[in-house]
Amino acid sequence: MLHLDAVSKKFGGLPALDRVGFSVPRGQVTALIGPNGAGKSTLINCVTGVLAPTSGSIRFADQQLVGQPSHAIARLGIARTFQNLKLFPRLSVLDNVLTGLTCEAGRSLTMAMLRLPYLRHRERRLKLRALEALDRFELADKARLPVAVLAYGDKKRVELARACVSEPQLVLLDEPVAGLNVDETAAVGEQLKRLRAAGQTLLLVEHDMELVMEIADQVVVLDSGRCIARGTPDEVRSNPLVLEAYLGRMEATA
Ligand SMILES: Nc1ncnc2c1ncn2[C@@H]1O[C@H](COP(=O)(O)OP(=O)(O)OP(=O)(O)O)[C@@H](O)[C@H]1O
Repeated sequence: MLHLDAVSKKFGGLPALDRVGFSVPRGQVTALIGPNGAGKSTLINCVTGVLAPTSGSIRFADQQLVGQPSHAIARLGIARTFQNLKLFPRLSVLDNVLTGLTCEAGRSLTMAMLRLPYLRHRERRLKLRALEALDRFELADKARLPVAVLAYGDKKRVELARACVSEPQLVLLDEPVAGLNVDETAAVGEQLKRLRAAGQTLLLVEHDMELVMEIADQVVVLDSGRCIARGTPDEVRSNPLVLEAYLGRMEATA
């Protein structure tokens, strides 16, 4: 579904990604792991058009993504969540999730303010879809609350609901359980398992190895911008290069 070929990104001459290549198969969970600074966020930003790769190719459903702006890439059916939440704190949970449908709404939300009957009908349909998404992510009872008053774990689930509301073909998750306590991690983990069971294609960046090993079909390991291993969770777990990348980093910071 998503194919990366020799993707490189340099910042001021220093390589953050160095000829990275792998594929994300449809209907599977691909986890992208690696020590801090390995290049995971840079890669997600290259896929979503936030950053332009220095060289290489990123194809999605036969379309070249390199050179396309973020909004065009989103319209192709790629949604994402952010490592540091990007929600609108003063807006309600429902309105935040509705922003995940702006591609489809086009100008209709503005036009709906003019109260044209068929546009009002369309606005109601979009709201219904947002409410359904909130229900799936067990947030329906919080629909009217401003996001600012929610616990951090609930905010993370609002981001998930917003990313999934448009039923995208591919969802990129940037550290969905970072900063969560054990119960919140379990709740988000449960949601991710449900998405997987429903056949949602996911590219998951995550440091929580227990979660990664539990839900990933394929694990891709980056270290210093290079792809050092790829395989099933079991294959990657016992790969000496991966152990060295993680242990080396732990020794260096000890
Ligand atoms: N905008 C930028 N300008 C300069 N260097 C950057 C920029 N963004 C990232 N880098 C550098 O690129 C490298 C990869 O960073 P990146 O944030 O992609 O790693 P990461 O694997 O996501 O790390 P973490 O797990 O800590 O989030 C790092 O050396 C980082 O300092």
